[in-house]
Amino acid sequence: MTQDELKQAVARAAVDYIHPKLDSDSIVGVGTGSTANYFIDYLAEIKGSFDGTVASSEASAERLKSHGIPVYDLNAIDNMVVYVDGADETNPALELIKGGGAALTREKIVAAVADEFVCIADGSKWVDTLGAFPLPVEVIPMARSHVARELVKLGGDPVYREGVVTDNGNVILDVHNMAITNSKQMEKDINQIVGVVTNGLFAARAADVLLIGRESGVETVTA
Ligand SMILES: O=C[C@H](O)[C@H](O)[C@H](O)COP(=O)(O)O
Repeated sequence: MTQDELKQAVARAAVDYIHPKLDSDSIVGVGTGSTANYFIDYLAEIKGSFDGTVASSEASAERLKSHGIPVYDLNAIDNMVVYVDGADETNPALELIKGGGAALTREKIVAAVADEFVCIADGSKWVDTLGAFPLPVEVIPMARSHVARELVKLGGDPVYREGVVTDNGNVILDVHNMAITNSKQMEKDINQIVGVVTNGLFAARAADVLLIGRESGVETVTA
């Protein structure tokens, strides 16, 4: 199977997984990226089974709307049964690196609100130790150089993602060669740097369930 077919398989499995949990009042949180895009397309097939969605990016909101799926402002809803999103890396504790598509901050906010976080990923995203994928950090533009210097002090090699502006109007630094030995502590330490909006480590709020696509089929992993 191609990587794309594995993404489609986990996206389909996510719709099957959440469908029994939904009723006419349910709000579904929807992530961002190529795997989440497949999820949106399959979610459209059951759009009568829930109330609407909250999207973690403008791009996902547009795709949801193109299918006629309602998209709500997060401030207009008071509960969310589930959030479904992809990842750039996942470890066996279901801690993630996210933000390859620059949507990390809104993703982290929506994940924080959801009762359950379902991560969908093809098998290439599975690692024993996080950090081979450069860690994205969203930064207020005027603080870019300061944050980069502080990230070097923490042991990383930050690289400015040229030409990318997030949905929040900020920039991204991708931190290479960061040894992520204590993910929860590192998530906090990076977020303490003045000028950082958030970083792409999802350790404090890891996924609850991982649907991972392998040649042998979709495997369900819980932490
Ligand atoms: O900012 C983007 C998100 O964190 C994505 O969930 C992540 O980059 C995975 O994307 P994809 O499903 O395209 O591999």
